[in-house]
Amino acid sequence: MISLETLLYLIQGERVLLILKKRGLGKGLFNGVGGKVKPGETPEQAVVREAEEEIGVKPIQLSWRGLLEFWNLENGQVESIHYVHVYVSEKYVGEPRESDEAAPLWFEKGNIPYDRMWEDDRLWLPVVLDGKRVYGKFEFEDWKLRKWIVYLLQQTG
Ligand SMILES: Nc1ncnc2c1[nH]c(=O)n2[C@H]1C[C@H](O)[C@@H](COP(=O)(O)OP(=O)(O)OP(=O)(O)O)O1
Repeated sequence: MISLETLLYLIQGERVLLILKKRGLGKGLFNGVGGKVKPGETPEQAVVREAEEEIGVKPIQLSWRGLLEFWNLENGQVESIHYVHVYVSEKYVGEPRESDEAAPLWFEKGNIPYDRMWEDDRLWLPVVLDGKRVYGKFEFEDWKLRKWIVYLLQQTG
């Protein structure tokens, strides 16, 4: 399975909004808002829809912060590949609220709960929260991170 997905981090000053995922892939972990891009959607449209579904807010200004590849292997075979566009937003409409998918919680940028997140997050999220753009490729074998590369992308404007 190859899927196109999104991740969004809402920012308020020195705080970032994470969700505690209540179901599906990554259940029990903190993450950004996001999910799969549906047929006919752009990644931007998908991430706005996911924010409305998961926490009831509508981002009104998105800043693209990078592309991540997650390769999941089981017993040496590639089971799934996820291409994930990453965004941050400092402007949105609505107040974050809990849904059946996610419980939102604000964290100080210097106090992100990396021990309760995907193993790769500590390798690239600090860069994104520092205002930069990244490309990363992460290979998981039986859900453990085995190999990775992370590049800083050049700022073009
Ligand atoms: N390592 C890894 N593999 C796969 N996916 C991820 C990671 N790290 C991550 O942060 N993610 C992200 C990418 C996506 O935002 C989500 C997965 O989305 P998912 O819950 O499968 O998508 P939805 O569209 O919300 O799910 P369903 O509606 O199909 O239940 O994890």
